[in-house]
Amino acid sequence: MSQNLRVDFVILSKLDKEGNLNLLHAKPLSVEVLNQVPDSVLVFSEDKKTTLFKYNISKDVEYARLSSNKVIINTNTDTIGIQFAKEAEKNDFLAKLSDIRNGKHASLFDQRTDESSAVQYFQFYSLLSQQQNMMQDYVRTATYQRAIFDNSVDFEGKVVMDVGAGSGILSFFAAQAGAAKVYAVEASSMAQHANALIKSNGMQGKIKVIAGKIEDIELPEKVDVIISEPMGYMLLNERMLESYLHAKKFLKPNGKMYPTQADLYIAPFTDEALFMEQAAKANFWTQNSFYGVDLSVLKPVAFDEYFKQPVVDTFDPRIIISPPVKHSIDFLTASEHDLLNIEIPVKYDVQAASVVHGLAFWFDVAFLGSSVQTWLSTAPTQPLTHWYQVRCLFPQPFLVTRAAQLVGKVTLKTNKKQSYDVSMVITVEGSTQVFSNTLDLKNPYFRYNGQVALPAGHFHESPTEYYLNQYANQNNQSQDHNLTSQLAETQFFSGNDHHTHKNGHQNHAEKTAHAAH
Ligand SMILES: C[S@@+](CC[C@H](N)C(=O)[O-])C[C@H]1O[C@@H](n2cnc3c(N)ncnc32)[C@H](O)[C@@H]1O
Repeated sequence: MSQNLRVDFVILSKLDKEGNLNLLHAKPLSVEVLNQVPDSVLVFSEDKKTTLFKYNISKDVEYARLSSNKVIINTNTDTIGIQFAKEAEKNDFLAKLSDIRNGKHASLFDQRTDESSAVQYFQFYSLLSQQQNMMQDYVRTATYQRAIFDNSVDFEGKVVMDVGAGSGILSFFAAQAGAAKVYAVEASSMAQHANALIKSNGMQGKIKVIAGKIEDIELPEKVDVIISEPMGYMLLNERMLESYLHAKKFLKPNGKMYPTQADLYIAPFTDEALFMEQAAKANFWTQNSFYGVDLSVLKPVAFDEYFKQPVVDTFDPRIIISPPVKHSIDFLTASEHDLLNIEIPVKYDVQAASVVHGLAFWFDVAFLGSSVQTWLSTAPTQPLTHWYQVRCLFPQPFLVTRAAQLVGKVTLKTNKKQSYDVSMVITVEGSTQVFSNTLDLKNPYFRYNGQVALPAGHFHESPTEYYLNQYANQNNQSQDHNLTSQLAETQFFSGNDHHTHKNGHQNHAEKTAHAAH
């Protein structure tokens, strides 16, 4: 059993004759903790509100580098001792202690992340197979390369930083575009593989790998451009956008960010089949004689559990019943703080009578270069990417008439699992009923099976097409009835100038990192 040993505050530390470091603390340790060796030592500030640092003693945590150390707990004297296997480890620990005395706190990343989440997250990204999955997303990788190459003027002779470099692929693009120097910052042990690639490609003079978290590392100079691919499911999952924004502390004034902006789109959808599928799973718990056991007391819990899961897959755009609301994040001006609790007011004019089953989410990012603006889109009308789209169901679907107005709010609140709690609240104008749900983005349901489900029911007139026709008329645009091309042309779903790569998605494997931890 994992157990944290809480050291309320350190009042003194000293090395004893055997070389143990003793932390003397003010309060006796509780007996239940003392009976076992802890996995970590938490040191709190004197007001006990902040964790100053957490020291890992887990055998499996590679980067804790404490695998062979022994913790000695002495109940009589209320002390714990940590015996270090290596001199370097002892010095590392002492350095951290001295940081505490000098008032330095745990890094921003560590403060906002549960350690178990971080360990799993970086282990995931240390696998070549996962880097490959992203690299093989042709829409993603080719759009990044094009955005960089088409704006080589922003890279030629410049100092660039790649935040979360992974295999280093974006660093190579920057170097290919003429960058003078690229700092490839990577926190997982993929950093060593990136280094091998850089050396074997003769790029060691240009690209320098810096192993560590962007929140913890130092750079020898400021940079002209920051490049990164920090987007997770629903744009925000993984909370890596915060690390991307954090990196701006290394950016020169008027420096460039690639990508420069993100647009999150949110639209109501109808999909009876999806709703029924989730409800049917929960219905397992309605049985009153499952091998003679009545399960039904757990039905409401099961229902809640299934409907808390955002659904990751793709869908026919005709299930969207109203134009999406857009929430933009300008990476040049936004701060990490802006992403902690995002409140998005929503308002929709329903295009045709339908049952609303939930809200669908997708995003675009823009590379606003000096020469060309390039967009990478994950809209349902665009070639599929490994981000798919994400849908959040209401446990209680509701009927709306044509021209009804939906109003409400979507709130995205960070949690320490490198993810978000997604809450949605909607009312139909003129009624008092409130439809709501809160979902756990950390635990999505991967539903994608290689096919695009057609909308259930029979549309005599596509609600979306109806809207588009109106829109096209207004804008004097083509009356092409090909919905997909019309959506793209009218920019109903996305920003501007989309990539034009066709059918580039080669690997639909799940981006499980973002769900798995
Ligand atoms: C989505 S992958 C992108 C990898 C690569 N840039 C690419 O485009 O193929 C994100 C990478 O960022 C790394 N990463 C995430 N948070 C980080 C942080 N705070 N500091 C440094 N690296 C981080 C992950 O380990 C992972 O390799």
